[in-house]
Amino acid sequence: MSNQCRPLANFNPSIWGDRFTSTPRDHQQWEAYSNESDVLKSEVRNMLVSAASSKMTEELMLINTIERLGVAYHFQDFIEERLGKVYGNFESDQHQHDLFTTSTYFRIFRQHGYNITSDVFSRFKIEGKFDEAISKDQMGMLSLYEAAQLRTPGEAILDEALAFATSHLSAMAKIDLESGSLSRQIMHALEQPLHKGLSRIEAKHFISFYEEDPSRNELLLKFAKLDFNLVQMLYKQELSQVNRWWADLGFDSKLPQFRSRVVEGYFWAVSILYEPCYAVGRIMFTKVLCALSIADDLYDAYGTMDELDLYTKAIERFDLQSIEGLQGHSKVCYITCLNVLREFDDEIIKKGRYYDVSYLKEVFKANLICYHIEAKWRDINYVPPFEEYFPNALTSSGIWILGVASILGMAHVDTVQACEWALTKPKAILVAEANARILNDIVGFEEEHSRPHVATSIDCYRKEYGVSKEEAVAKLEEMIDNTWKDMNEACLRPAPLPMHFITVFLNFMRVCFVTYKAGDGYTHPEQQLKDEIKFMLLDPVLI
Ligand SMILES: CC(C)=CCC/C(C)=C/CC/C(C)=C/COP(=O)(O)OP(=O)(O)O
Repeated sequence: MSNQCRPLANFNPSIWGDRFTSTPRDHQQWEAYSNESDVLKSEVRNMLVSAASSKMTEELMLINTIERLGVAYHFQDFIEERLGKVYGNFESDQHQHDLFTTSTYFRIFRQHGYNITSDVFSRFKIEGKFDEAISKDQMGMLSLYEAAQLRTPGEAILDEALAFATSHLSAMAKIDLESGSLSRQIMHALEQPLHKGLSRIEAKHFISFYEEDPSRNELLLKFAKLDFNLVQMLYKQELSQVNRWWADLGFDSKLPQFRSRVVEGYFWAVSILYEPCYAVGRIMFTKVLCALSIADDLYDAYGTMDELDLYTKAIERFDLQSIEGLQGHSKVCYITCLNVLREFDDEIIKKGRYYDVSYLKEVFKANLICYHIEAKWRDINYVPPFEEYFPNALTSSGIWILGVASILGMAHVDTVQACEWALTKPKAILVAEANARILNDIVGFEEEHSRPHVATSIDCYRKEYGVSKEEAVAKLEEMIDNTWKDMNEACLRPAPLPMHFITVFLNFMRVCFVTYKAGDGYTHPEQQLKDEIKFMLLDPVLI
């Protein structure tokens, strides 16, 4: 391609119109929900406190329900402390429990980083295989399926458990014509395992299942519903704030060829940092994602090679003077990047912290240098071997920069330690990058081949190993499975830093699963992602 040629893509405009632009808060409803929720919250706390002196099964089942209803973040320290205390007892008690209880305990402890042994499932096996008799226990099978999602490398018993539970649940889903809550739960889980789902979305689904559970606790249910709606009101406010920011920048008219995906970006922000306390973090995360997205489009789908060479030089310096050398769209993109970083810095200063945004600058540069390398490969039609392509494609996945933006946005006291950790690209980050990159390359394959675009993992894998497209995809899908196992391992104690930072990268894998499960949801939200976005951000729970 000549240095003057534009590799134009044809992106659809945003599908949201002004749906999220002005969402005035209904103050009366907010007040009423908040007051009732405060009262219920203290009652739920009392329930947790009294469960601490009851049987361990009762206590863990209550913790499980509270977590699945999406309200555990209110009682996080208490729950952590209790799990730490009861963990030791489970190992000695395990032989008394049925499949449902064993699997639920296993999942809860693993979710909290306890390396509970998968040998707890051995007693459900006969002559080396899972006992067919347990397949009649629908709740047990569902619980086993969800537990096995937390498998780590080398846990053959969990690979087997997952295959066993998946095949029996799929068979149940086919023959069970009843539309009861359990059947719905099974169908949902087959499509969307809990561990790979987004906490807000899965909480809302669980609220609807729990509502039909005859043993439900009405108080807990009401608290969860009120809390979901209150948090959603907060999200709507934040989203209208970032939408206004985007509209004020005038991008839809200044850069009409670029993707306008603020709502999708904010959906990612909630997926990574959902707790209400991270409002500023979510807003800044969305702005960083938008700045990255327009940079991606500049390199991939708009800029000529001459423009990209200049742009990359400017990014390497990241200073005001470099604006002068840029023209047109490059200039708009560059100014946006500088402004977003400056605004992020201002937010950090407002919080009185002593660090700055330089960590983010460093990874932003690294990311854009990788975009530049990809553009150069595309320009000369170079398909690198997989081993050359992949390290560059890991960084260009954007997970590193968005991860550092999340860490800065959380604004914890140990942010500097977390940023230093992130800059070394530890395993949790590499694994999340690999997951995102491979998924994105698989779902984007057809579209990216319809225009000049850098080669994808599939092309590079085929080139290096001389295999068919189908064989390459099968291998890459196996690599995706392995990233889940590796991430599960990275989330086990002892962790190199507080777990909430590592969870950020697990959450990236979850949002990639949801965004890419039916195609490229970021580029084409109209196909399926829009329903998930509406479910999470637009439609409240009926009270
Ligand atoms: C790549 C990836 C896993 C992105 C997820 C993170 C994310 C939503 C980043 C914001 C913008 C972006 C680079 C989207 C992917 O575009 P694209 O589909 O055109 O990706 P590509 O240009 O890197 O192929």
